[in-house]
Amino acid sequence: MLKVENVGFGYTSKEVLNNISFTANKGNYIAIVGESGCGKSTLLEIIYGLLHIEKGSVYWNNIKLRGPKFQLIPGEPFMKYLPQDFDLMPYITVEENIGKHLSYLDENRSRRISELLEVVDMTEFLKTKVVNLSGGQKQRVAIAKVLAKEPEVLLLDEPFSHIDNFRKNKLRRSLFKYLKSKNILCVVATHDTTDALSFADEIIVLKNAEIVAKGTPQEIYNNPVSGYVASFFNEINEISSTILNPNTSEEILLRYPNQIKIAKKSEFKATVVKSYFKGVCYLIEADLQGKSIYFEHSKSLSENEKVYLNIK
Ligand SMILES: Nc1ncnc2c1ncn2[C@@H]1O[C@H](COP(=O)(O)OP(=O)(O)OP(=O)(O)O)[C@@H](O)[C@H]1O
Repeated sequence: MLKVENVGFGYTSKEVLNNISFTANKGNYIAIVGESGCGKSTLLEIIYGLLHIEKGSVYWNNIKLRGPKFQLIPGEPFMKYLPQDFDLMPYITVEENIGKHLSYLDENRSRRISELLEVVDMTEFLKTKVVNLSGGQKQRVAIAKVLAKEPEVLLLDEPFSHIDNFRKNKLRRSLFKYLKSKNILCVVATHDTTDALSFADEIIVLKNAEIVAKGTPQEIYNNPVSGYVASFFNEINEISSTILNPNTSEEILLRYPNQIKIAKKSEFKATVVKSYFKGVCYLIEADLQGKSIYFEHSKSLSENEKVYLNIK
């Protein structure tokens, strides 16, 4: 089990992470999400042992990890970390980049390289020099590389950021299936909703150096603790409860666009501002009592059209 306990860190006197605690079991996939600059990469680097921490501790199977000051080569040997810049050698082939992490005496060496290239769908590039690959292809090789010497813990920083949408879903399914089959614990820093919602066992949301939400994708999505958390998944409406009932004390209600429907008649008359095509539906932006409100509808609506909304 990985245990991160009360970790605090700052590059300068300003804290980038404060009192971060969570645990994760073997085979789990933890998605770390949050706005840019909230400390996701820093947290991965601390877990891997690249950054020294004065506050808090990281444990693996109840053994405290000692951090970079006590390691000849920073980074725990049973972990692998894939940073955003891939860390590949450009002038050697894909095969050599992955093979560098496998023993030349290993009789399964070639088979292992082929297996990994299949996971990331890069089989045909075995003999290609990395310098001649596109950004997305390099990223796929980098994923294969960190899996070469099978880690117990895999730390991935935006692993699909350069991968095109045509391939991303297939690659994600293939990689996460592979990690589960090998019982590898994976912690992923991501901006991608699908990475977190559809694949993670647990989502951790960071804001202003702290964990502001932690739970299964269903828990976090269905009961977001704030507009910030909900806005990771979708457009979110923050509606004052006094609009629904003027006699209540004000609290902010969070409603996803699919929770607001057009009604035949209601006390909420809105004016359509714009319709955005989303594939399965349209996202409609409308004006309700001087504020923007977003809801989903099966058809496009014209600008200035009046609609009644059911937002209860
Ligand atoms: N080496 C460094 N020295 C000083 N400050 C740093 C350093 N690396 C990161 N920071 C700062 O620490 C904060 C957290 O950075 P970090 O890279 O962990 O954020 P992030 O959530 O991963 O961002 P992104 O989503 O944009 O990758 C940012 O304010 C960043 O400017």
